[in-house]
Amino acid sequence: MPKTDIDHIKKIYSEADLLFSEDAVETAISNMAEAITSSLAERNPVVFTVMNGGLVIGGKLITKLDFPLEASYMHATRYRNGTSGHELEWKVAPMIDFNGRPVLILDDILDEGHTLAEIIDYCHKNGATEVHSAVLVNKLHDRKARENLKADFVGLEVEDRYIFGYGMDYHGYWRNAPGIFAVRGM
Ligand SMILES: O=P(O)(O)OC[C@H]1O[C@H](OP(=O)(O)OP(=O)(O)O)[C@H](O)[C@@H]1O
Ligand code: HPA
Repeated sequence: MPKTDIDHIKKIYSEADLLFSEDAVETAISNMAEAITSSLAERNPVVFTVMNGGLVIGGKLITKLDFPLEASYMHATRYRNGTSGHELEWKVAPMIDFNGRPVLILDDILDEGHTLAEIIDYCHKNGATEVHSAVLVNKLHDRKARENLKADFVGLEVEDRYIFGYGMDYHGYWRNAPGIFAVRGM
C-alpha cells in the first residue's frame, strides 16, 4: 500500500466490522484495573507500557490503578506497521531500573505472543522479581509462540481476525478508532 493512500485507510474503517463498542472496551478496562489493583496494590511494581500499541491501554488503565506506582514504557516492534509479524526489534529499552522489583507489562494485544514472551524473558534476565502481564485483547487461535502462553490479566477475547482500534493499528493508522474493529476480509 502506498504510504499516503488515505482513501484506502478511510475505506478500511468504513467497511470494518465492529467487534466491541467503546462502552464495552471501557468496561473491560475498568474490570482489568480492578483485578490488577486487587493483585498488585501492595507489590510496588514498575509498570511498563509496550509502545506503540500500548499507547491507549497504558494511558486509560493506569489512571484506574488505585495504588502508588511508577510508570514508563519500552518500545519493541514485530509488525512494523504491517499486518504480519517478523522478529522482534527493540527500539527503546526500559529506562527505569527494575532489578529486584516486580514488573507489570501492559500491551494492546497478545496475538502469537512472540512479543510478550520475549519481553517477559528480558525482564526476568534483567532482574525482575516477578513479571506480570496485562493485555487489552487476547486473540483466540492455536498459533501461540509457546504452549499455554497467557497474559495474567486480559480485557477481551477476540476472534482470529486482523483488528484495529484502542491502540491497534492498520498500517500505522486507526490506533485512535473508538472501539475494536476487524478489517473486512481479514
Ligand atoms: O503477539 P504478537 O504476535 O507478538 O503481536 C503482538 C504485538 O504486535 C503489536 O505490536 P507491533 O509489532 O505491531 O508494533 P506496534 O506496537 O508499534 O504496533 C502489538 O502492539 C503487540 O506488541
Ligand atoms: O490483529 C492485530 N491488529 C493490530 N496489531 C496487531 N499486532 C498483532 N496482531 C494484531
